[in-house]
Amino acid sequence: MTSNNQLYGNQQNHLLRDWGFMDGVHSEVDNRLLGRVTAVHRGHWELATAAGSFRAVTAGRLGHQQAEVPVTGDWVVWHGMPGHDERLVIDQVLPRRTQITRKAAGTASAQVLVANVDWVWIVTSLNRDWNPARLERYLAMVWESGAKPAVVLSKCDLVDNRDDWIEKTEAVAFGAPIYPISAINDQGLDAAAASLQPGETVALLGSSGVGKSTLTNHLLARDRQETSAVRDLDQRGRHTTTHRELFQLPSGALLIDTPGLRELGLWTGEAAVAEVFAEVEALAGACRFRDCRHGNEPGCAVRAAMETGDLDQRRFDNYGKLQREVQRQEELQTASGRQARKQREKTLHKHIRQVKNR
Ligand SMILES: Nc1nc2c(ncn2[C@@H]2O[C@H](COP(=O)(O)OP(=O)(O)OP(=O)(O)O)[C@@H](O)[C@H]2O)c(=O)[nH]1
Ligand SMILES: [Zn+2]
Repeated sequence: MTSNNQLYGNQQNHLLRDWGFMDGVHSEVDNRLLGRVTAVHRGHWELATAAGSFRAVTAGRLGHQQAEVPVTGDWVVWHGMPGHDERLVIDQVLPRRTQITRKAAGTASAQVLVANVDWVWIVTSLNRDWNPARLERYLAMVWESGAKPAVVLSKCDLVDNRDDWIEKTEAVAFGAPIYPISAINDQGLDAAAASLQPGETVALLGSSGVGKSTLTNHLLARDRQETSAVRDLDQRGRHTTTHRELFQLPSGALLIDTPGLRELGLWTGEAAVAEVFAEVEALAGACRFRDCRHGNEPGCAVRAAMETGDLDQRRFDNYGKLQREVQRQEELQTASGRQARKQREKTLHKHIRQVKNR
């Protein structure tokens, strides 16, 4: 016999599944008290629950700890009376499967942009926005998040040599799927959309103006996110996406549009940087000395590859740059890290003294 409670539970599971809920993942929490953050506004959150979508605020103590502030895509536990209370109250943010973190602009703290996404589509338009170093930076950020990266080459209608751009992108982002698209010619949109499974969440990341909201509109097949051609223009006459919002796509996948990012400081992720530059890592493994700095050491495979042109000098330089950046961040974040830095500086100074005394 099926009890009313069970029926109720099944129906709720179904509604939450439309927002990406996966059975077994949050089984310890009563589904009736579970919700997903679909948008973050100043001072309140938009929450999708099994009873519908409602505004919510956070319980007082939540707001004080940066790490616990709900972001778009978060699964949360809430209380309140949907439809009766003006706002529900978010009590707890559930552990995140994935989270995209950057070093917050102008500060020394981390900012979580979105949570629980399966894919990140790094959107770059052809051809002015395309920048290999920036792509590498995005890729490191995504690998570090736990989500999988793909590259969307937007505005393909603006170039005639589309295949050249794909090839150039492949050389920087190997391993990541590449989707060339044009919203104007309606090219590549179906292929990109078809790559997502129902229940999967994708977040769009990229600079302002690359066409994220336009892509969102096309995938939604309705004008939810306004684009610059339409209205909601800022003083400079441009549209700006001002918050991160989670949408249900007709296919059953979920999509988060985000505002253009200007600053893209890495927070953590030495392993992620290594992942992005796998070929440099592999070469470094073939150097004669294990601790080769790829400077003047004999038997340096990295330098040899640059001399033959097999390895791009630009790529090697950016690899070093990103590696130093995350090392610095990770060291700053731990007390033992501070000691490690001191130790390295000491060794460096010793080295300098030795060189001087030669
Ligand atoms: N030629 C061409 N233009 C496009 C295409 N997609 C978008 N655009 C134009 O690019 C401009 C910016 O598009 P948006 O979708 O607002 O860009 P966005 O990435 O959402 O920008 P932010 O919200 O500021 O982050 C608009 O004028 C669009 O009409 C495309 O496929 N081809
Ligand atoms: Zn070397």
